[in-house]
Amino acid sequence: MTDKLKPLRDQIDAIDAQILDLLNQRAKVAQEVGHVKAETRAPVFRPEREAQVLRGVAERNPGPMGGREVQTIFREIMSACRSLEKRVTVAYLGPSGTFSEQAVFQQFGSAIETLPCVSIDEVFRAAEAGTADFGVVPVENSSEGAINRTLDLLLATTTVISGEVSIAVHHSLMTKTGTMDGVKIVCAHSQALAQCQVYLNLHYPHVERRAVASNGEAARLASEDASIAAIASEMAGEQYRLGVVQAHIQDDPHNRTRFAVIGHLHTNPSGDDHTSLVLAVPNKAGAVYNLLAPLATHGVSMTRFESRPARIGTWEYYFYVDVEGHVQDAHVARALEELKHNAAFFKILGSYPVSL
Ligand SMILES: C=C(O[C@@H]1C=C(C(=O)O)C=C[C@H]1O)C(=O)O
Repeated sequence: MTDKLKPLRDQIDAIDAQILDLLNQRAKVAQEVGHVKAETRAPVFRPEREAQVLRGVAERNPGPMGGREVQTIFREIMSACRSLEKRVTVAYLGPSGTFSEQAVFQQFGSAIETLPCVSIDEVFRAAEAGTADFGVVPVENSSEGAINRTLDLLLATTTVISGEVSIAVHHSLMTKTGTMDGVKIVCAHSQALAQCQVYLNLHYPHVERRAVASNGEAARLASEDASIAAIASEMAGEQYRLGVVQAHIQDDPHNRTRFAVIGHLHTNPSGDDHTSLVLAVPNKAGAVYNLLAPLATHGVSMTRFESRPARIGTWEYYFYVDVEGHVQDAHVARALEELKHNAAFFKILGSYPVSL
């Protein structure tokens, strides 16, 4: 046994030495990139370039390593290289252990500084004021729809969207003891309670449901009180040493949440991008149809259409529209120029690489 393993492990050691050498060669080049950027005051984090690197390695990957795994490794390599230029600070809806934190690491890797915030408002404030270089905020969930507070703040603040992240959201029911004995209250963020309502109605119809600021906060509360159960990610459960009563209790097994990376960075085209807009039209027949006509004329596909009341006391709405392509793509630019003329309100929230 050992005789057979020895030469294989020797091979791995030799390969690791080469990998280590190559990683440091890459890091030195990244440092040089950092110096060039510092001279020109160019931004350190370049989401379009990172998206291209990740798409490239997955495309070229000969296997047997899986494409996703290769991307995860390169995400961390780039994060480590980027941190030699500058460690970016990213604000998110904390505490740690939330899905927002998972989204942060999926976008930036782990060589960053994190700034957990108590509310979505605070994430926007940190990103707007520059306390953080970027913020990560939830935009929509595949079962529950839009996160309204985020939509309102995207409209109201000067931040732009520089990237998007989509993550699978699996909720677990967890307690201090790992059982539901003596549990009187189930705590979670209101979105998580909504995403697990069929399960809760079926199994725990008489247990009180209490909405708290985040699932991470629910996990913290459960860790201090055996009469409280939390719905949260298993990551949060591990952090607060909770026992799993039941894993994957979300009603939709394919439940996903999409997050926006916000800040002041206008991302360049990556070759596969989305553009987010907010629009409004005068309240008259055919106005929405006319508003969107230029998209069809110029062959721009719409990937999302969401409305929010304008909250000015009349039946008027803001429309949140995502389209395929980048504002610098000629056909998108032409479509948006025409669309702007039909709109009573027009704001480009940003163009950014499509999430992996
Ligand atoms: C090295 C660069 O800086 C950062 C690090 C990258 C990398 O390690 O590949 C890519 C983009 C930037 O976020 C660069 O801009 O090329």
